[in-house]
Amino acid sequence: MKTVFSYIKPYKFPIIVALVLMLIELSVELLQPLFIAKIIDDGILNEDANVIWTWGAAMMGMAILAFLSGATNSFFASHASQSFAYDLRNALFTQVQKFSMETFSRFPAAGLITRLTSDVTMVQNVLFMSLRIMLRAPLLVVGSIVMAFVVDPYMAMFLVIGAPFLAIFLYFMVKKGVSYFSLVQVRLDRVNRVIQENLQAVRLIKAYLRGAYEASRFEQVASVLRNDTTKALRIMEWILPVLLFVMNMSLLAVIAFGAEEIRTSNAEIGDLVAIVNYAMRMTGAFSMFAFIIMAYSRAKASAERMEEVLLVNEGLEREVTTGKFEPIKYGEITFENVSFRYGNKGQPVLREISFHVKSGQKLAIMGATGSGKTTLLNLIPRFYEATSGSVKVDGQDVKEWSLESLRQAIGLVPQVSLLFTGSIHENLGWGKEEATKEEVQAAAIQAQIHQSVEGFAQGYDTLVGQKGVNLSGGQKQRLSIARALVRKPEILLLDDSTSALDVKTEASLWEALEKEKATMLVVTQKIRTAKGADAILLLHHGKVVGYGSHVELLEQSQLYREIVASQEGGQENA
Ligand SMILES: Nc1ncnc2c1ncn2[C@@H]1O[C@H](COP(=O)(O)OP(=O)(O)OP(=O)(O)O)[C@@H](O)[C@H]1O
Repeated sequence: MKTVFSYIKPYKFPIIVALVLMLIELSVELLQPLFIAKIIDDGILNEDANVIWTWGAAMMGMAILAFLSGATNSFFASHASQSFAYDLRNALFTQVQKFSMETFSRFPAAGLITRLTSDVTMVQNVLFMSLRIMLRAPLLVVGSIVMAFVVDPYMAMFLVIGAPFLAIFLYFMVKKGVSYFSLVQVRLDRVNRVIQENLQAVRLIKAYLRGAYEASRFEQVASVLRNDTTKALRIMEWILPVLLFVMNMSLLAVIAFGAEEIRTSNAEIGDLVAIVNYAMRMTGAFSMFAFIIMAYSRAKASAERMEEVLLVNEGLEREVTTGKFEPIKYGEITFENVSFRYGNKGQPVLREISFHVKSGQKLAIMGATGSGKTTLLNLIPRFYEATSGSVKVDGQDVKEWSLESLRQAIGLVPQVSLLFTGSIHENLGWGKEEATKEEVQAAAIQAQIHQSVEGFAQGYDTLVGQKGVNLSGGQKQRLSIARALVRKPEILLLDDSTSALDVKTEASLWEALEKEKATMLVVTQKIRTAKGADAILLLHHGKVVGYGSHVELLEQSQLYREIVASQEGGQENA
């Protein structure tokens, strides 16, 4: 809770103002029974109209004061709680940006979404309620007890007799509530995950006629959420009846013993009325308690989940160097005996890989699916670090370049094209701040997508995605390549990024990319593409099993010959 609540600090002022206003409202509430007692004892019983009018007017004045305090309190409470939630959400988001790829695999996307939305809202609501009503309840209870003792200590004693029992009972309820509500949030994560997966795979679900199956999968997780939430609420439902029972018993004791006190003239009727009034206010406050404890337990569970994210320390991307920006000039890439495995356990995915790509050269990487091609590319921008050996750019280990220098020099085109909500221009300029119209268009021409974009009614202003044009796989791939080219990178990493292009378009693309000065690492399954590279690296189960030009590999590698034969019917061997 500590880390989450440290975000409250900047809002000390509005919080203090809100609390002071709430105290004014509360004091008025606590003074009212005293005034009523005064009116009854000195006004009604003594038949003194003056007392009735004077104290009545005072009560009216206080009520107006309470009203104004309440309204202003609301203003400060919402300002503080909304700003706190805004900061907290931003802090969480910023922290998530720093996550290493390994940490991302520990926090599934749906869980992070729930933390950034529902969990933040939960804590925000509790802060608002604390400033508005939550603290009122405990203060009203304590205040009522104090005031009751001021009026008549003997009668007041009966009000507090059940207090120790209630304190123990509430302590256990909060403890139970937190663990139950933590589980509810985990269930909510699962519901979000199913929704997310479902929406991403709409086309697939329709094609496989899996709508009904998906609906039942959703129903399953939704019913677990319902059941666990009901369980948690059921526990909480015990609070109110127990509180009311104890309070009603105390009230009965006050009336029984109070009546005796009045009969023996040890107390006045007004005193009994005032204490009964305090007891009623306490009962009202206790009713609020049930609700408060539930909200508090939920917020505590949410705060703990957010803290899991905020306190991630080891799994963040770290600058191993001083982090000073130095531009990478040549884009030369060297792998020296590089081995890599995901996590601490398991088999190495890459084994003792060594190769060198000179500045401006093109290396094609081939190999069966799962042979480690994407993993190899991932080591260059330091998404993961080599388990042993060294990955070098311009002769310097990637760990010694600042992350900014390294990534500034790289244009990455991932296997699956991802575009953001926005126009085509925005998407292409996304990788380079303030990219000009000319730069964007030049990259689009090079990536062979300019003509298609010009063909859209809105050209480069066309919106991508749900609100705009839905693009074909090949168009998305080319936009993705253009986005990387806009950056004018020293190193271009293309991860099977032309798989959806037709032969002619792909040929034009490679021709256009010939003029690129960048060093290129091209993962491909196509011999046709590999042939155009300066060298081909053949991977098999994470090992280099062939390296050289097309002609050299035809001589050296049986595996390569088999791939060629499978694609070109053995023509190339001739
Ligand atoms: N994040 C990850 N955590 C654990 N293992 C992974 C991870 N990503 C990939 N792997 C494993 O590493 C191996 C190599 O995967 P990689 O994606 O590099 O292969 P690839 O050659 O690019 O395959 P493809 O051609 O199908 O894309 C596979 O066995 C895969 O299961």
